[in-house]
Amino acid sequence: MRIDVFSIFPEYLAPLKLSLIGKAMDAGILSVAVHDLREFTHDRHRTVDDTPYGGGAGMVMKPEPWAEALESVFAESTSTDARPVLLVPSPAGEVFTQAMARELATAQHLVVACGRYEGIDHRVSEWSAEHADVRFVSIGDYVLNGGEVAAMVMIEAIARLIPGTIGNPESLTEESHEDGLLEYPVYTKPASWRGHDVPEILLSGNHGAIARWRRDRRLERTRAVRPEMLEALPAEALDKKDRAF
Ligand SMILES: N#Cc1ccccc1Cn1ccc2ccc(-c3cc(N)[nH]n3)cc21
Repeated sequence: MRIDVFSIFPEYLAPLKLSLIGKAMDAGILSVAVHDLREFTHDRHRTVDDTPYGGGAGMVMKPEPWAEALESVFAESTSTDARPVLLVPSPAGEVFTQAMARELATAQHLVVACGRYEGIDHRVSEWSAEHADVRFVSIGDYVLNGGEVAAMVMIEAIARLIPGTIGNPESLTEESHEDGLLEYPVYTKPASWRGHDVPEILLSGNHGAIARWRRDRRLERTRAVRPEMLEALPAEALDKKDRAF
């Protein structure tokens, strides 16, 4: 997978080079390029914003720098490849979910447009739709100052699902949101710590009983913290014992 990120603060995306994403890049599983939008301006002040038509507070990002920036990478998605996916972080987008991360992890080329100010001139997304599949994406019901943090969140959630990125693919199967339930509590050594003991069952070696205990904890936690997730599960996903929670 290739990911191109555009921002007026490219250094915001520097942490992507760390940890798993960095390893995936080194292994050639993933390429992430971060581009400075101001490289696509031509005036002395490298202007990327202007006042909004219709009035109102703040500034809006000009369309031309974005179009020149995006077409510099759209063109590299050769005609034989699938169209790139353009992700536009926005408070007005569809909410990013694990299911969306799974879907996007199958894309060949992701382009992320990190806006600032009051957003990007809407015509950029209209123009982009001729060249890419455009998705406005929100990472939650709160307002950020720009798209960079949202881009980091989405790239990490997507990249870790690319085969070969995460060390142990099994650890992906029982994660929160992966199968509709929150994950179970985890413990490690020492078995007794500051008066708090690891649940006995986890020391028993009885793998069947441990699996049941973990399932029960997932149901209990989901019921307590995110009951709507349980309601959304298909009937066949819960067996008789599960319904006790
Ligand atoms: N647009 C806009 C906008 C509109 C109103 C107020 C502030 C902003 C700032 N902003 C500029 C770019 C941009 C990108 C993503 C978010 C964003 C995503 C989530 N989930 N929250 N906020 C905000 C962004």
